[in-house]
Amino acid sequence: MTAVERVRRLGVMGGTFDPIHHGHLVAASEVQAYFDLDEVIFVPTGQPWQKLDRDVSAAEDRYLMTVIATASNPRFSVSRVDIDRPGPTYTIDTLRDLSALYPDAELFFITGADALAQILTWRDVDEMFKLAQFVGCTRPGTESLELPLDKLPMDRITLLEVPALAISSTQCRARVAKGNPTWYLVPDGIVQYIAKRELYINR
Ligand SMILES: Nc1ncnc2c1ncn2[C@@H]1O[C@H](COP(=O)(O)OP(=O)(O)OP(=O)(O)O)[C@@H](O)[C@H]1O
Ligand SMILES: O=C(O)c1ccc[n+]([C@@H]2O[C@H](COP(=O)([O-])O)[C@@H](O)[C@H]2O)c1
Repeated sequence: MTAVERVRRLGVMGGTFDPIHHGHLVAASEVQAYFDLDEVIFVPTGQPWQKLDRDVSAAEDRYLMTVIATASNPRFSVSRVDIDRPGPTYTIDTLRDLSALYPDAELFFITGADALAQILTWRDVDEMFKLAQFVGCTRPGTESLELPLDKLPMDRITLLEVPALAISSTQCRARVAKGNPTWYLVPDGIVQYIAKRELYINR
């Protein structure tokens, strides 16, 4: 490595992305700019074990929507590591896989504040914080969320205020089911993909 080269910095944006929406994309873009990340890798979940009570769309549909939504941004890419791994999806496995693929990179795992507030329920939390820094983005409705600050390694966590977009995948699915538009909540290609694949009609 020459003197001017620096360690590659990779953002990792995990999510069920059912569907991906502009809240996800703005959060990833803000974290990319704030930490000057070389790339943000979107990682759609395979089987999100904390959402097993829900009817989650097929992984390939969620993967393709993530590809469509991120294709125009040269700093965004999509990984299949979680959807190709059998069994429930744990972030510790995501981070182990990406660390093996990019051994010299510094990883920044991007979450919404709601997900961060639940992080102590995730598998192997201590090792997770060794493999990546965590970035918790504000999200409308999460202002009063209390993080278990005394139990979290705050030197490995950054809380970042991002432009507030009150969008959720739940709301997008409900709008499609009711026949309401999702234009401008999700990228145009996602509106079209949902219609083409007839997703969320009975949700
Ligand atoms: N509007 C938003 N602003 C900031 N972060 C968000 C927003 N929506 C989702 N996130 C974050 O993106 C990650 C992936 O979210 P996920 O795919 O579960 O979307 P969601 O909108 O929360 O879905 P659902 O409504 O189905 O639970 C999570 O860390 C979540 O906190
Ligand atoms: O590792 C865990 O135990 C764990 C538990 C819940 C959520 N996660 C991860 O958090 C990210 C957002 O999840 P979700 O379900 O809100 O879309 C996604 O990458 C999940 O794999 C991870």
